[in-house]
Amino acid sequence: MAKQLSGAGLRGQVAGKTALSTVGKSGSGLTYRGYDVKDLAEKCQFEEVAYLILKGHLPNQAELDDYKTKLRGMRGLPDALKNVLERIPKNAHPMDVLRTGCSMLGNLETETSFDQQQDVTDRMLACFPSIICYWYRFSHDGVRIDVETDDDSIGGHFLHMLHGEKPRELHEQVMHVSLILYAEHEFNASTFTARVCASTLSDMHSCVTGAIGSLRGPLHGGANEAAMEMIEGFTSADDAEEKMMGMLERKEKIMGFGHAIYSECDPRNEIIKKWSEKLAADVGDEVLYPVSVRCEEVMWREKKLFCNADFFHASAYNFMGIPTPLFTPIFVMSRLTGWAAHVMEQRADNRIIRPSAEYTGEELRPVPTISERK
Ligand SMILES: CC(=O)SCCNC(=O)CCNC(=O)[C@H](O)C(C)(C)COP(=O)(O)OP(=O)(O)OC[C@H]1O[C@@H](n2cnc3c(N)ncnc32)[C@H](O)[C@@H]1OP(=O)(O)O
Ligand SMILES: O=C([O-])CC(=O)C(=O)O
Repeated sequence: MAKQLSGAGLRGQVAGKTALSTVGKSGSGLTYRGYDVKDLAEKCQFEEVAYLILKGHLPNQAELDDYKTKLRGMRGLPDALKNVLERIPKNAHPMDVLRTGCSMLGNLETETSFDQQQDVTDRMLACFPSIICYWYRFSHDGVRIDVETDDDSIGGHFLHMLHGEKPRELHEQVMHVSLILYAEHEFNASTFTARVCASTLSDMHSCVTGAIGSLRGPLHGGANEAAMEMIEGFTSADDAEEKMMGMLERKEKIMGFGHAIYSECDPRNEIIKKWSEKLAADVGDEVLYPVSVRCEEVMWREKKLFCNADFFHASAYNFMGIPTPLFTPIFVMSRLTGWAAHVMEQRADNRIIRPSAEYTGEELRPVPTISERK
């Protein structure tokens, strides 16, 4: 059954063209440049998918090796950026830190011509994990970490800096899958933000900074953190069921469920759910995974609402020892590819995005002098 796509929130309205992805079309459910996300998550590393999204084709081995070498060489942070990060308080939200970090990078390494769009994007892809971890480890552990590691992948680089040791193969593999699943999703709110900004012919850092702000909210990327906060409050599957029934009765929104476009399932869910189950077995979890499964059952039984990409990401990240406030920044590390590719697509065939509003205010009236006003 197709979802009714009409009403507020521009739902169902075509706001532009894209060749980057299809969401919710019959069949696979989600494709990037024509490839099924399930196949990409099974057969590729994240860097291959980033290359696909940004440069238009899957890289051959030589292209992939060159791309990884390029990204590895761009992980360092300028001192002026480190200084800014060191001034941000420990209790700041890491999404706000990343927003500031991206904006500061735009001051230091400004995109002065659209010819630089691929290079400034690759630079952000390489150094966003450095920005997050440099601030996190400085503000929480008081250490100035070396961000120029020789890790093979972006996910491995992130986990290495966060935990201070090389990640296990299983964890690096899960990061590849997670970053692939989060990479691109057509005209979602944060991508549309980036495209609106791009349509004014603004620079890449401004587009991405705005997109980070849109992704932060709990109705979008912030849902993975909100889902974690909810499930860690449940002591068992039965406890989860009882408390969720109460939340539904009070008509509370349950984060990590539902979707603006998909009607019956989010194809990313079954993939990340399997990895969460594997990680649960790996750490000997007997609470969080069964709790998550029960939440899924209750929501489907009671409301026909299904888990979106965010829900099982919560337990999966938790099993890898990632602190909850860093969940949405990981989403940024990945979605940056989709945002930037959409900015490039917008620039290639641009008209300023400027919709109309239906006016619901006062009729035309005279301005009273100040003494006439009550
Ligand atoms: C990676 C991502 O960004 S995926 C999305 C992440 N966001 C979340 O998980 C937040 C929770 N989910 C939601 O708020 C919504 O489902 C959204 C924002 C994702 C989509 O919003 P919409 O397209 O407006 O939802 P939709 O039209 O399907 O809602 C239908 C009804 O189901 C309800 N509903 C939808 N999702 C939920 C939910 N998670 N919990 C409880 N009720 C819900 C709505 O309140 C609405 O009821 P109403 O008509 O009585 O108001
Ligand atoms: O498409 C959307 O509205 C939200 C989403 O799932 C995403 O951005 O990955």
